[in-house]
Amino acid sequence: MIKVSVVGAKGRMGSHVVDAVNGAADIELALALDAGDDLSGITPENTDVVVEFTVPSVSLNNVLALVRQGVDVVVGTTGWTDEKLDQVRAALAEAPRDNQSVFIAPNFAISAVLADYFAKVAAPYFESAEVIELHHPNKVDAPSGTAIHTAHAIADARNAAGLGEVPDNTETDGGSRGQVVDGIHVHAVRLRGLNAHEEVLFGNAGEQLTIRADSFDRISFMPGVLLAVRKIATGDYSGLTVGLDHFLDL
Ligand SMILES: NC(=O)C1=CN([C@@H]2O[C@H](COP(=O)(O)OP(=O)(O)OC[C@H]3O[C@@H](n4cnc5c(N)ncnc54)[C@H](O)[C@@H]3O)[C@@H](O)[C@H]2O)C=CC1
Ligand SMILES: O=C(O)C1=N[C@H](C(=O)O)C[C@H](O)C1
Repeated sequence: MIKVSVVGAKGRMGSHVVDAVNGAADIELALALDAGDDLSGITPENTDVVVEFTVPSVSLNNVLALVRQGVDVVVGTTGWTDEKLDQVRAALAEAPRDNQSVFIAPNFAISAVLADYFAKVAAPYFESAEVIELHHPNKVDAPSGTAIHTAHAIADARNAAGLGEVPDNTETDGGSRGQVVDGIHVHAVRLRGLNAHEEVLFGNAGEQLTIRADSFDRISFMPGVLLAVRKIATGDYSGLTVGLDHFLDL
């Protein structure tokens, strides 16, 4: 049995993770903690893998503390920057156990991971590319972690193919052109009734390709979370790994 503790267990995602863990035959719930609880009770004796879904402002400190406590961590919380990832790598280099792991996924839904992958494949073939993410209005961060990840992936693929900047003759912009992430314009919509959605638009003269992923329910993230828990529990992924695509043979 894989022993899993959930941090952020009372949240929208954390509560689904608790249910998913309770429903998995090979995984058992150790601790379910939320804001105000003491994370120091999570130890290698009671926990193999921690699943962390909290808020961007606290996630880094939680992950650093858990690494120091000797446990592996699967993280779904957004807000990761290169600087924060470097801090995680540094903590792992000093970790108390050999081969400790942290796994971070901007998105655990198969539709979103594949949309990201297809966008990377398409990116070198189009002059224009923009990302639109659409979410429920309770989301605290914009743009979404997934949209930032997609924009970086598109930019990397464009750079590798020798493409220049996307064409854009805008002279006045009060914010309507979105946030520019690595040269790619990213737009965020917040609308009651939505859950988590992303559209990647590609354009050439006379043609357009749209790649769209829709997550209508948070249960869509659970197979990816459990896959990550099982993979990390093997001990084969020491260090920091970012992105569920690493586990999907893409
Ligand atoms: N990677 C993925 O596939 C997905 C990622 N997310 C991300 O997961 C994060 C959480 O999203 P939601 O569950 O919708 O948010 P939420 O606000 O419903 O839940 C966050 C939970 O964290 C708790 N929390 C706050 N500070 C804490 C602390 N210091 N220690 C422990 N718990 C603490 C809160 O009390 C709350 O219960 C967000 O960053 C969101 O963007 C959301 C959906 C899918
Ligand atoms: O807050 C959410 O809901 C989601 N957050 C993640 C993100 O910011 O990309 C993943 C998914 O889009 C749902």
